[in-house]
Amino acid sequence: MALFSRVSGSVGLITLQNPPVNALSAAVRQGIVDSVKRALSDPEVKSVVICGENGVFCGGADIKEFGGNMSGPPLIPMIHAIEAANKPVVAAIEGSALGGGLELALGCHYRIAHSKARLGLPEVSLGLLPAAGGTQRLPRLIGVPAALDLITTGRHITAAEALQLGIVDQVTKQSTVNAAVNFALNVAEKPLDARRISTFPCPHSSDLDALFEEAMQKVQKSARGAIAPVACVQAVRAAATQPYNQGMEREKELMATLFTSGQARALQYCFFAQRAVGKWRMPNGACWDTSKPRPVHKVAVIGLGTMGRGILVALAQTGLSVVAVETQEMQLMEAKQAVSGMLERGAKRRGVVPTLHNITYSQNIKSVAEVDLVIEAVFEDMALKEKVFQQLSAVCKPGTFLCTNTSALDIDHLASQTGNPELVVGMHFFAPAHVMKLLEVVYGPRSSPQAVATAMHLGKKMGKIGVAVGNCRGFVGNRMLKPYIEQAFFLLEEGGTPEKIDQALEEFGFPMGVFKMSDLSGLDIGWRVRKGDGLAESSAASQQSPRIRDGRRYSPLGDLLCEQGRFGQKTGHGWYQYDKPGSQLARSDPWLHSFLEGYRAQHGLVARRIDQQEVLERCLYVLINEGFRILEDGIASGPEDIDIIYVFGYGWPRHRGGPMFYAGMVGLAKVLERLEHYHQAHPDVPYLQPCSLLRRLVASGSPPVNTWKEVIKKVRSQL
Ligand SMILES: CCCCCCCCCCCCC/C=C/C(=O)SCCNC(=O)CCNC(=O)[C@H](O)C(C)(C)COP(=O)(O)OP(=O)(O)OC[C@H]1O[C@@H](n2cnc3c(N)ncnc32)[C@H](O)[C@@H]1OP(=O)(O)O
Repeated sequence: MALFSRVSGSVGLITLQNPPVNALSAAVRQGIVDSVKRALSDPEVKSVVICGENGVFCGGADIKEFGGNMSGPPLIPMIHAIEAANKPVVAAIEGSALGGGLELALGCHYRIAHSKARLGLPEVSLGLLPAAGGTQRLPRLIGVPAALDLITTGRHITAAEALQLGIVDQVTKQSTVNAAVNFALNVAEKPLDARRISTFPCPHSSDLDALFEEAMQKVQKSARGAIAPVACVQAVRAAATQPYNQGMEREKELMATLFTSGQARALQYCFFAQRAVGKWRMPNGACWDTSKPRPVHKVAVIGLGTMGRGILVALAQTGLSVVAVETQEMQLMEAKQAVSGMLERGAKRRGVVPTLHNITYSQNIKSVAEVDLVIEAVFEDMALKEKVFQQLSAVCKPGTFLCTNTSALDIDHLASQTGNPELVVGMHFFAPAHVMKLLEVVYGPRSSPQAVATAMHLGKKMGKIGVAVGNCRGFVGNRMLKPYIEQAFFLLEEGGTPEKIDQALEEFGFPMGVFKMSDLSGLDIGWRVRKGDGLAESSAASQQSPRIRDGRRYSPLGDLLCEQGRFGQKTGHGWYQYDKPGSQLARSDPWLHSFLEGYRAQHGLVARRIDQQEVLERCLYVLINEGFRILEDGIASGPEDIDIIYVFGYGWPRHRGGPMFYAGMVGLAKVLERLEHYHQAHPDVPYLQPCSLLRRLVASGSPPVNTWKEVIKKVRSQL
């Protein structure tokens, strides 16, 4: 709702009240409409201030309403009525003015912002556009290029930038409402014609066609296949080329297409899923609101390879005091230099002072004795990690949390190396660790809820999206990746090429196909794991058929490439060729194609044409199938956890909502039917065998993804 009061004698104060972000729900819109009417009809009121309760102006339209029947007064006429008012209306912006919240403010005649406020039109990230006049008013106020930038990226800007762009009229460090009320008193009798943004001409640049062409290319490149950024460009173009009313018609038309699209549903699902994963729950019932994190003041990072350096940078940027331990002198010197450079560049970008002084470097593990939490980031080798954990257990003060940055190793086994296994959790960062948002927080059977809460809390402080998951080989992300990569290898054997398979995945929306990704991360990583598992023995040494392991189909293609020293980008050759080692531009490699032909001939395989649909179905449905197994096993507590892991850690296109949401969009029955089909064709590939949870969900009518948790609970209780 919205509360009306009269302050300072003649100012009508309208306060939006809808905690926590004063979203424009039907009740709030009704409250604003009623309050504006009251203010305009009250002769004592000479000017009006609109503000939000609890230090937040407005987080925009109520996203929860989008899925249901939209009732209450519509936003557009409400904003028009404010703009048309014959008394000045001032927006007092504290906290956030986002989406519909900023559009409401743009309908006001003046805008005063607190210096810490954030403003933006983030609708594009929800698969929408600012359809309450935002695409028409903002370009008229700040010009086409700046408006295009804000509307197509959805980025939040500071009050200082908003002032510089001309979005706000004044920035204050004091009480924003007091400043706005004083401002409203001053402008009470002033003419308003020049303050109604919808009447402004749109500032024209010299070559509009080139400007929009460039903007269109940019959004098509950065958001492969996403429709909202394209619609945003089209709507701003209407502002630049048409009168306001026609532009509003175009905005409405484009919004109608977006509003009911699958992409908007997927992106809005992601918005809520991202928040849901913060409300973690362990199988024993311990959860985020009953388990409080322990304060962490001092942290240590052990091992300053690539991952350790990234983790160190992310930690130092939080302002925490960090002890960085690297036993190899040379590596320590290099790391020191690299980390300082990363911190300096990051600070320059953000316009802050680099936090170099927070870090103490050491070659001695004993220097972690006084820290509250350790993140071990040594080489991915169990024997080495065991040793480090034994040492940590001996040198750390009692109660220190011991975290391991591992992408697959057994957390419980490492915990067993310590005197206090309840203090041990996994913190699986993604490379580069100071950039990538995802953090898998992995609890073993003995990890305490407090250890999980502390790791999740620290992750949040580091700017990460933490997802708490159970302990199993590869946890959630890498466990699902294994069958996906395996299918890609099989497709190569059957007639595919890295180029065609990657193209199908990239057109689906991944920034990189599976083979380009493998070249980037290094083929030797998987090779080492397969060797450790006894899979990648060279065929000469092995007694088994090169294409079968333990009765299951196996493709040795990756191993054969590694045997040739083809490790990907770093060696200049992998699934593609590169100009030189370390270069990034992948080019098709004739050697690889003749190698594949020779391999097929050697194993009596006849290449067939594999279409895009088969690539997607086999690679993605097998990954989804493993996702269902993960849910069934209780490794992830709900589909949201898996989807957020894939969107933020593995490049799954956000506008497709994550693998589990996508399965729901495709139709669970269809996914099941295709898995059955492929499993029949490849009975020696267990990953293709549909998981029983998927069967049960289909049998119970394929309920929507947000209700799966209930079905899963029942399935688990029956198992
Ligand atoms: C048939 C065709 C018809 C077509 C016609 C359609 C007509 C429709 C016309 C309508 C035109 C609409 C145009 C405007 C659209 C919009 O405004 S869309 C919304 C845009 N706003 C946003 O994207 C902002 C989203 N929120 C945030 O970014 C952050 O929440 C925040 C405001 C910056 C605050 O961050 P923080 O303090 O970290 O809190 P959070 O944890 O993120 O959020 C707290 C809780 O609040 C919930 N929430 C936040 N924003 C909204 C919202 N806009 N609506 C609903 N709920 C919101 C969030 O989910 C959290 O909830 P809990 O997890 O339950 O606590």
